[in-house]
Amino acid sequence: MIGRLNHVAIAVPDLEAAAAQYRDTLGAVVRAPQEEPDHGVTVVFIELPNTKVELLHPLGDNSPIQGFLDKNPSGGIHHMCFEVEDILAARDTLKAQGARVLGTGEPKIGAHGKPVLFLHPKDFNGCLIELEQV
Ligand SMILES: C[C@@H](C(=O)O)C(=O)SCCNC(=O)CCNC(=O)[C@H](O)C(C)(C)COP(=O)(O)OP(=O)(O)OC[C@H]1O[C@@H](n2cnc3c(N)ncnc32)[C@H](O)[C@@H]1OP(=O)(O)O
Ligand SMILES: [Co+2]
Repeated sequence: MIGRLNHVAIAVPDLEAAAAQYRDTLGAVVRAPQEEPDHGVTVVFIELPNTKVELLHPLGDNSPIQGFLDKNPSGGIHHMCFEVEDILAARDTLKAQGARVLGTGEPKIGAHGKPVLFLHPKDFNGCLIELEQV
């Protein structure tokens, strides 16, 4: 069901500093910050040859990553995003196997303009999983 690794997301306390570190210290291609109010985050994508890193910082008062940053004040790996061909079929298969789909259960449009869903980290070995339909 899952295909390519679309991105690994890292929650960071200082988005500018983290972006500068990837650009200047690690020599990566770093995109401009993108506000995603529907997701409560600002993101910066780091383009690697085989995948992406998504730097995440809370946006607004009810960010879903605020609790994670409170527990991990210096930042940490927040989720992995796998590509799927049919997100509704993937969701229904996963739900039938007992996995918890977060939010309303309906896909939202993600940072790449494509439908995304999140699966509860406690159902996947402590790793929050994002699915993106490509
Ligand atoms: C723009 C888009 C895109 O790429 O297109 C994005 O990525 S948006 C990326 C941001 N959006 C999302 O993350 C949406 C889905 N996420 C959520 O709904 C939330 O973040 C939850 C995953 C439900 C966690 O929420 P919250 O931290 O408020 O809940 P909580 O404190 O009750 O946490 C329940 C337990 O899960 C753990 N926990 C929380 N976040 C975690 C994470 N990222 N990875 C692994 N474990 C995590 C907590 O430590 C706690 O464990 P213990 O009980 O053992 O202490
Ligand atoms: Co993501």
